[in-house]
Amino acid sequence: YKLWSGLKAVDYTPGIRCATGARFSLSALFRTRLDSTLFNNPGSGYVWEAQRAGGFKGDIDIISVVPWLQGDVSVIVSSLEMIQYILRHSDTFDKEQAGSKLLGVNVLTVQKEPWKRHRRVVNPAFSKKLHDLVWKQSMQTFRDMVDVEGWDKEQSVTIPVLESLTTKRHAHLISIPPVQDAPVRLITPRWAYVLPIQAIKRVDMAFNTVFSFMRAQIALRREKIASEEVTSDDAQGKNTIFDNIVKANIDGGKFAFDEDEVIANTLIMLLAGHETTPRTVNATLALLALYEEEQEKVYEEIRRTLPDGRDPDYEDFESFNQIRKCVQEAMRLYPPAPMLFREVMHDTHLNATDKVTGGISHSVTLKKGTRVILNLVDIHRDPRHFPEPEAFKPSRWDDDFTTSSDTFGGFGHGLRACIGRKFALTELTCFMVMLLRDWRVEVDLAEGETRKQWQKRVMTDKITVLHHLPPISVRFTRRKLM
Ligand code: HEM
Repeated sequence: YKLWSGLKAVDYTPGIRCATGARFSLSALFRTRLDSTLFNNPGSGYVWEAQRAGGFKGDIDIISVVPWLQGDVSVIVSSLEMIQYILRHSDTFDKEQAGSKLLGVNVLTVQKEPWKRHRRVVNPAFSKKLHDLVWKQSMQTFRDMVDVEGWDKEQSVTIPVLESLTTKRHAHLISIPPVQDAPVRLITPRWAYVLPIQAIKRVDMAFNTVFSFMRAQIALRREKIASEEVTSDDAQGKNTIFDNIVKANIDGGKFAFDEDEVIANTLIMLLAGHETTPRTVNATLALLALYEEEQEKVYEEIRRTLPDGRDPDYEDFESFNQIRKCVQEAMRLYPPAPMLFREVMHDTHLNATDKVTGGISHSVTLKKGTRVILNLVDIHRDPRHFPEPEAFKPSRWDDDFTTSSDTFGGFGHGLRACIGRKFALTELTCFMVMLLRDWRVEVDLAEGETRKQWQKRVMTDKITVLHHLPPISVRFTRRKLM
């Protein structure tokens, strides 16, 4: 019956029939299988696997995933036209209801009307003052990194796992330890916390500790705001985001946050860029190491903007177009958030597009509750929009390198687009300028390995359930003083 009603819910759209749904929590544990039938499920690395296997089979840009045992029915959508339509119609395609399971209700996951309240509270914090601070803080963390790693005495440093460096750097910037436990928390049903399983108990304890810590921080902040005491962090604007959120708890009224909402929103601000920003740095640096001529263009831009070799200021941000084009192109090829998730709020029709022409093929009826997975990997490699899609070509953004460009989905689109886009770009730009001004990034080949093999090893193989690139090994070689 489950299979039959599932097929009906997606209008018998062809696709995968499997035991557990694409978004069923425990499915995330299973390895992605392209030949997924019966006992396998598409897993959360599916869009990458499918892309590497030459894209989704079939003539249209939508496939269905219908489980016969457990989990929800979903469709995976892979055309720009459909994705734009879905993101524009947020009343029909809203955020998934299950999205708040990890941290509680917050601006990233909340649905419908309450979202306006959350966004209204958080929005003002993302001001010029904050971005100026992000720039300064990024510069300081870069200097600390050089210090701690002892690079100032080196002519050349080899980094076997780039991610370990960039994640540490970002964690330092936003002042939290890496939260590796999030995936376990996400996939563990509440009832499982009573089981005598050490790993689950440890994760529960870690999260409870974080929540208690947050409650204490909120109480402290409330007192400081009430007594109008100004700390040196306040003077520098370091509490901008946190203050906005805590004030919404104190002020009461129509836009008030309760304590759980304060915690959830503060944590989401800490976590939203925690994986995505370092992954963007990694992909960009790996591609610049491979495409040396593109790296030289970046270096030329830095030299032009900072002819005397001075440190860059936030005011220089707009001058680093070449860097931002490279970042955008790296995010096109390796979107850190490769899938966006929506839920159908009431029965609706969606025009399925033809894979080759992009024209409307036919209308599909989707039932309320169907999950919709927006596949950014495929739309970012669609030759209709990106000729030679596999090539790293920052120049394709020459006329349109705003990350809100129509064809670029890396930061989402429409009302629910990323609130931290400028924050992330500020941090990324500052880090890249500081690094590439003084150092050339090169591929670090294993013995007997060619550049092509390196590219295959670190940029395409072993892309796993968490959408990581495999360990990227690079070398930084000091440039001559400018
Ligand atoms: C390179 C880094 C980043 C990438 C690739 C990224 C990507 C995205 C994407 C794709 C969305 C839209 C999700 C959807 O439509 O379902 C989003 C939303 C969001 N992002 Fe980011 N993000 C990044 C950095 C950040 C940072 C640094 C912050 C906070 C400081 C942040 C906070 C948020 C929030 C709060 C939302 C939800 C906005 C809403 O629904 O109103 N992001 N992000």
